[in-house]
Amino acid sequence: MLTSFHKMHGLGNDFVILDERTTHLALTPVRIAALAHRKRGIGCDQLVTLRPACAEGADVFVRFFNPDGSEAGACGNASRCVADLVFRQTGNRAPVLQTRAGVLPASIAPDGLVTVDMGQPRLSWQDVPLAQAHDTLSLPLPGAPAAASMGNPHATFFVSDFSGLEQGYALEHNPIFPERANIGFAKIEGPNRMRLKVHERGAGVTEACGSGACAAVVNAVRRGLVERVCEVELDGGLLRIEWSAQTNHVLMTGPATLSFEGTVVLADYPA
Ligand SMILES: N[C@H](CCC[C@H](N)C(=O)O)C(=O)O
Repeated sequence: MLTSFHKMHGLGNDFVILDERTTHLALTPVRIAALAHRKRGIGCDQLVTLRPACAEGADVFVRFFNPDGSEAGACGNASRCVADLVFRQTGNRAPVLQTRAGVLPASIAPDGLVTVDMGQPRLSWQDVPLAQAHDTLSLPLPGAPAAASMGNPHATFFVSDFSGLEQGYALEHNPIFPERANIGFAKIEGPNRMRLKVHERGAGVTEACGSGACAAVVNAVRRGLVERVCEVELDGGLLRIEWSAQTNHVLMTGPATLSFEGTVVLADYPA
C-alpha cells in the first residue's frame, strides 16, 4: 500500500511530512529512524506527522520526530513548512498548528514568508529541564550556557568562534540534561544580529534550527546581548526572531520550501 509524503525544508533543515488525518500509519521509533535514514530511507532531519486537531481553533495536530526516533515537542522550521503546506492545500493564509508545545498561530505573507507564533519561552531551569539549578557543565566549555525551552530543551553558548561545535554530541548527552538538549553556539554580530549553529538533539548539526534560533534570541536578550528583534544567520539562511515585550511570545519568520512529493511503502521498513 502506497503512502504519500511531502518533502519540505526550512533553510535546509529538512522534513518528511506524513499525513495521518485520514489514515492511521503504523509508525514506530524504529520505522521513523529507518524512514529518516539518509541512505536507506527517504532521509530527513525530522519526520513530521499530521493528525486531526482536537484543540479549539487549530487546523492540524503536528508531531515532530528526530532521526533517532525520539519525539521533539517543538520544531520551528517544520512548523513553518506545515503552515505553508496547509496554505497550499486550503488557501488559508492563517493556519493554526496544534503541537505538544501548544497551539501556534501562523501566517503566510504574500511574498511567501511564513511567520509562526512559537509561544512563550520557558525559562526556569526545571523547564529545560536541567539536572541542577545552574547552567555550569562538567565539560571545559566556552562559558556557562543559557537554558530556554520552546517546548523543547535548548542550551545556548555565546562564543567568538564555532570550535566548540565538535563537542555538540557530548554536550547533548551531558548528565546535566536528563532529557538531552539541543546545543546552540551563538556569535553576536550586533544589537540585532547573530550567527548561530546548532547541534540538534537526536539529529546532529543541521543547516538551520528554528526553535534553536528562538531560544538563542531569548537567551541573548536575557543577557543583554541583543535587542528583542534579531536577525539570526544560520548556515542555511536568515530567520527573523522577535520576542515581544507586550505578549512575551516569540515570533519566527522565514521561508518554507516544498522540495517534492512522493510515495513510500511503509511495510518495506522495519517496525
Ligand atoms: N529542527 C527543529 C528543532 C528540532 C528539535 C529536536 N532536535 C529536539 O529534539 O528538540 C527546529 O527547526 O526547531
